[in-house]
Amino acid sequence: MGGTTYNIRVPATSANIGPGFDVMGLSLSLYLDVTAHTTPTTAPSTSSSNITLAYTGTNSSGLPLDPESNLITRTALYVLSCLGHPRFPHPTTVHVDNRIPLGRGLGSSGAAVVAGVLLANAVAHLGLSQQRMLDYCLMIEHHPDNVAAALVGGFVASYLVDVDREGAPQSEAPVPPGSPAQPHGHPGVPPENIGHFLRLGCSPRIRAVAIIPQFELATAKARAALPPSYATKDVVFNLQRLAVLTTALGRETPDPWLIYRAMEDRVHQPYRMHLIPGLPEILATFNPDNTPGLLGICLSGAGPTILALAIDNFDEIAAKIRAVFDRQPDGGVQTVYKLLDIVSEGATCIETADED
Ligand SMILES: Nc1ncnc2c1ncn2[C@@H]1O[C@H](COP(=O)(O)OP(=O)(O)O)[C@@H](O)[C@H]1O
Ligand SMILES: N[C@@H](CCOP(=O)(O)O)C(=O)O
Repeated sequence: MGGTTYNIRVPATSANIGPGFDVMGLSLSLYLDVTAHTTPTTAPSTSSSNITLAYTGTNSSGLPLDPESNLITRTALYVLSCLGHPRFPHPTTVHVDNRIPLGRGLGSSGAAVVAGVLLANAVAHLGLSQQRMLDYCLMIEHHPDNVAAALVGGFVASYLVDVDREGAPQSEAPVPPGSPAQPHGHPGVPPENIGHFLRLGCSPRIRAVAIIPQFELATAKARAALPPSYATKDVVFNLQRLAVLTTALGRETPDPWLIYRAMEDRVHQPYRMHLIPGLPEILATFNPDNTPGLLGICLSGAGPTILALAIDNFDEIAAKIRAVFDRQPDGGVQTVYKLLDIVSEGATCIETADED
């Protein structure tokens, strides 16, 4: 019998989109690709997890290749062990080609977690539903916005069930990616249906201008900057905008000022300003009147990437934002510009049997 190849592709995501902290996510045309190959053999295994791991792509050199430490394979081993498989099929080779920059607010860790769950599902033929896969993702990446958008694609709203009443993971106590594995390597079998999502409309005219500073900001650090509670007026401010945003992006002809105002936020961006030089000026300066084509502007995920949604003049918008980073003190902040599409397809896994 021959071997099998599994091609897993997971999109980058931009979470929050202004007022939707831990709620909204957009999936983007930048990808994490994981190719796994299994070959049935009777030869004895030489490693505890039966897997060899290799990387190419963005910032890949610093990532752990030990399967118990690497976020993709650690997640896969967690899912496998919950379902009675202590290790990967022997032998499994995994090649990761990652194009999502790490620690930039483009959902690299969410994509890695989703890839790990799909990997386990594929190699052990677990037959998990998308809903069940989301449960596993949420036990590792405790906020649902990135993983829901990466899993299902498009413009996605999501929520976690009530933590205290239903035993779901603590959304306010995320386990930082790369943190030591829990006893026996996993946080326990997830309760069922702990995360729920809805795909929303997004006009095909909208594209994403991503300005990516060349420094990393760990999501855990950016979450630690948030206050423990909020004033009622700030919560109402965000709720009003979020309700409008859910529909405004889906209109065939987007209304720039409606969207621009609906992308304002008082829950996370104000508390993260000091971590991203240039962010206050960027948010205060550009609007649909002085920057034609612009619909709205926000911090992507926990940052430091800036996400501008636009329908025209993409390069000009990018140049204006980059110029603000360029003139920051101490030589400016180096940035990379990517013009991305909002992709409607989420994570995929294609299985191919080797030819004999
Ligand atoms: N493809 C990957 N393979 C292994 N680990 C990854 C991968 N992508 C992300 N990670 C882990 O996630 C960390 C970044 O997560 P995080 O701080 O949440 O930033 P991001 O905004 O990019 O999700 C990396 O430093 C690394 O530990
Ligand atoms: N809602 C989260 C989203 C984090 O996204 P990431 O892409 O920065 O991992 C937050 O804002 O903390």
